[in-house]
Amino acid sequence: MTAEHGSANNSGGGVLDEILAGVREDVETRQREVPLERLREMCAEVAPPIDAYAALRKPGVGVIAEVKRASPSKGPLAEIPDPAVLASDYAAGGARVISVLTEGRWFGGSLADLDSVRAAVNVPILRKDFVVSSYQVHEARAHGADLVLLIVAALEQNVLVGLLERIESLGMTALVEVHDEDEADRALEAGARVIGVNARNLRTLEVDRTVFERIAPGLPNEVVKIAESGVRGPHDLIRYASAGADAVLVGEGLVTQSSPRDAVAALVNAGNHPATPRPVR
Ligand SMILES: O=C(O)c1ccccc1NCC(=O)[C@H](O)[C@H](O)COP(=O)(O)O
Repeated sequence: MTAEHGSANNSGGGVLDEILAGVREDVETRQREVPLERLREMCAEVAPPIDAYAALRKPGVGVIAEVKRASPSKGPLAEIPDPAVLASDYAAGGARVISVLTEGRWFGGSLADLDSVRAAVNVPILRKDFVVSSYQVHEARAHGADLVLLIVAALEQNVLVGLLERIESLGMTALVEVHDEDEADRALEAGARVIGVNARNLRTLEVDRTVFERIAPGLPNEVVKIAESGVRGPHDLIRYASAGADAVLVGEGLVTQSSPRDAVAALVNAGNHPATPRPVR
């Protein structure tokens, strides 16, 4: 990794900027409906967060299974009438973490999905959204999340640092997403302990699985390394494992299967197979 980069960040246009504009509007609306003080009360009422860092450091390559109804790149993916049923299937199949997309305009998700999944499973839950304010971090905890996604490309460095600290101060774990070396440097400087390398370029939506192979070897051993996007079966998990992945995050490759439970189980088996490379510690 190089240490040189600008501290400020610009999301670079394209779909990401469109998504972020909608997210900001929606956050303003929710803030008027549910004040931060109410969220703080709700945070005190939910069960304490599960240690997701420890869960992701367990032996074998873990599977983070995503509740994903739709996406900017593919449009509608799956109906998912009851996210609790899908999440229970994922947990029964051995998913180590369940990711819930809560963004509504492009992904068809909601905080109600997070509530349903939290009520259904005991594994750690990731709030997967475009988090730009500490209000959303409190929302995540108030609705039972254990991890919160922070996308480096969407955040100025000082905001990234502040959000990461807020996530940890609430006892949750930040999954800090990067797509190139400069962003990986920023994630490390911000203090990320869990870094996701997204094969999907959020500006062009192009998926390039070699991005993980390029970036992961430069990350310290103690950092949990997650390969995000483009996993369509065990062969992709094994390829990411060879490049040092502790876990893979899978959406489309699960929600489009006739049995998401069997599809997760196949990935989990590959992740635990003795021939699958282990992350270096
Ligand atoms: O999925 C998209 O098209 C997308 C577009 C713009 C921003 C984010 C997007 N997806 C979020 C994700 O990172 C994925 O949901 C996640 O990594 C799973 O990817 P996949 O297994 O390829 O569905």
